[in-house]
Amino acid sequence: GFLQVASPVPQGPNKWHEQFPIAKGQRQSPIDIVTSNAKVDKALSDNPLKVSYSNNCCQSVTNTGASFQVVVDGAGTEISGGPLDSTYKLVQFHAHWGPLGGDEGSEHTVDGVTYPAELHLVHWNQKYKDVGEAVDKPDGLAVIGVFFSRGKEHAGFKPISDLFAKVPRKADKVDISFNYDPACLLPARRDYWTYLGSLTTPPLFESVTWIVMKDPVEVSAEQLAALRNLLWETPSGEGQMCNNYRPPQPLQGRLVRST
Ligand SMILES: NS(=O)(=O)c1ccc2c(c1)[C@H]1CCC[C@H]1[C@@H](c1ccccc1Cl)N2
Ligand SMILES: [Zn+2]
Repeated sequence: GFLQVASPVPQGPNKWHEQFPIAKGQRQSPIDIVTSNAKVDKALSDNPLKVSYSNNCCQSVTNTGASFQVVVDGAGTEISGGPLDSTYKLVQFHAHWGPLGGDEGSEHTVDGVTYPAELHLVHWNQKYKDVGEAVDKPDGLAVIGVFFSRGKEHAGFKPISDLFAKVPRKADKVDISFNYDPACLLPARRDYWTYLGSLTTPPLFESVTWIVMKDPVEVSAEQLAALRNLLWETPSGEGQMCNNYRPPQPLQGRLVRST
């Protein structure tokens, strides 16, 4: 057969299906949220999404080679209600973004509109023994997506965005020595869209209940630029980490519900 050349640089999203056939699955993420097709579901407001994070849960910031990742000690950081049938615990948060100064970079889009970045707060279902067991189960994960728009500085994001310069390379890690409550990254208005989807990077497991907040939070141009203090491998060597987002995938007839 053909010589299989091991590609040193990960293949882009349009090649993932070669190694991960589920990339062409029935509940892939992200999606374009067509607001006029979203169905208001009273049940979501009757049982409001409950977010209770503790303010000393964040342990460290790591450069994963694909994003920054704030690792969280899940103790006491739980969400429940809304579309969720059980309690889910926060395990980490990270983001996806575009090129410097551009307006693309979010993974979900709203009526075709992109945002410069999108934050993902990842939670796992407490019915499983750990995130490793939950990661490939249909109800295993719940990810809250928060759009970042360019505007005034986000005081709550600053302690995190200031750390990116300390973790320029893959596997670099810095401890978070201060108290930090990730709930400060959520918009004031808690309205959201929700649908059943997947991880947006390989292994693309179809295990995520997505909760995408309707309102973006504003961060400054400097805070968006700080994301590029993170470096990664490119075909021409080490470069600024950017465009680490998957484009929207086919809805495959799924229903998007709305508060
Ligand atoms: N952009 S996202 O939020 O949809 C997303 C995409 C990929 C992965 C994650 C989150 C996290 C969340 C749980 C598993 C973990 C990771 C993974 C998967 C399998 C095995 C180990 C690990 Cl670390 N992969
Ligand atoms: Zn993500």
